[in-house]
Amino acid sequence: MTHYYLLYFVVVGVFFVEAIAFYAAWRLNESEYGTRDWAIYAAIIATGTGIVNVGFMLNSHVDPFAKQLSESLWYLGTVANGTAFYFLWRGVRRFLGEPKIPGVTAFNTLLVCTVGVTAHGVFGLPNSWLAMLISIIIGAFCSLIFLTFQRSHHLHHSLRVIMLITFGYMALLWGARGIAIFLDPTRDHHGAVDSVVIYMSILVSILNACGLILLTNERLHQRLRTQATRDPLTGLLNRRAFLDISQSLIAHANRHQLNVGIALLDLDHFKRVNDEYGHLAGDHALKRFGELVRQCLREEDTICRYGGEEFVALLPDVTPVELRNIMERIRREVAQQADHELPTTVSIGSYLCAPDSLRLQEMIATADRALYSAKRAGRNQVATADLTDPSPA
Ligand SMILES: Nc1nc2c(ncn2[C@@H]2O[C@H](COP(=O)(O)OP(=O)(O)OP(=O)(O)O)[C@@H](O)[C@H]2O)c(=O)[nH]1
Repeated sequence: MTHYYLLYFVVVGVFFVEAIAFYAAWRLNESEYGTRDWAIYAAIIATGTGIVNVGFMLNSHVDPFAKQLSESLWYLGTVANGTAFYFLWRGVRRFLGEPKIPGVTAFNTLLVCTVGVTAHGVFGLPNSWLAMLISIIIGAFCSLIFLTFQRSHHLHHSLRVIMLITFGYMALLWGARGIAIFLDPTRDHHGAVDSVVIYMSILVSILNACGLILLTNERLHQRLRTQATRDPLTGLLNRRAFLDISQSLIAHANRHQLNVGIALLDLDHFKRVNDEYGHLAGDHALKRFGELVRQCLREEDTICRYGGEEFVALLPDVTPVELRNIMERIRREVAQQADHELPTTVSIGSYLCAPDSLRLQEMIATADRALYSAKRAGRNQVATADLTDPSPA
């Protein structure tokens, strides 16, 4: 029996380490991705299992008070462990960004607690029955989490496999434990089956913790990548990412002898927009403009917020007419929205560059001169520097 207590304390230790790891992951992340719920889950399981174990230890005492206390601790720890799975489930849903269903999750928690209370308290059922019911409920929870991960195809393949193995395994393990207790004529829930379940649970918990920590790590990397390459206001590429992407795009165009169009787009009198409508409305207009440009460009084109109210677009393999039409369309669409979400117009300087003469900084400088002409000519227009005239101003 002694090894049994030891096993339980190993479980307690594993879950405490897991709780600390998730707590640290949560503190590192202001937006939590479910890690706070996972930390609560692991902490409750560690505490619940510790309480259950103390209950077991007191059970061998002959003193009736110790026996009664043992029963109560056992019951308390078991219900705590059942409830912990609600937090695990909530963490998974948050991580996957799925809508919360408070009705269903509240019902699940209620179910775990109610089964525990009624089984033990009202009907005076023996602990073996409570162990059986809780095992089946935990098995069902794990099946639910297994199915949730199975449906989420956007996860990295190897991480998804870890989560599927973990929760599929847990579902089988706990389900099998419930059935084993049910089928055992002596209803011995401390027998060999239970030892196997605990051993396996320790292994699976470690795998589970690794999987969840890897998942959090993946999300953090994703966020860092986004922060490093995107403009936070418009979600478009930032200047640095644009310069990186453009270099390889231009090298590709040179190799395949393709023209590349470039356009600088600058919102007109944007200072006035801020002064008249406020900075927030100005921000909103920049966002709206970014969306509108994205919609007008082709899939293969690249657009970035170059700075302030200035944007730059790169259009590989485009003809002079196409470049002109796309830019005219953007100008027209902005002008049509002038009284609504975009209380301004846009001036555009574009330039179509032939292969072999492609140098990004020169292209930007030429488009910038074209933009200057558009501003000087009264704004709300597209000025084009063509192949033969790289210096229109
Ligand atoms: N709301 C908001 N305003 C910004 C942002 N970045 C730059 N601006 C504003 O954009 C304005 C740019 O003003 P200017 O460079 O004088 O140009 P303009 O008023 O657009 O005039 P023209 O370009 O000559 O038509 C400044 O008032 C900046 O404060 C931003 O992120 N949000």
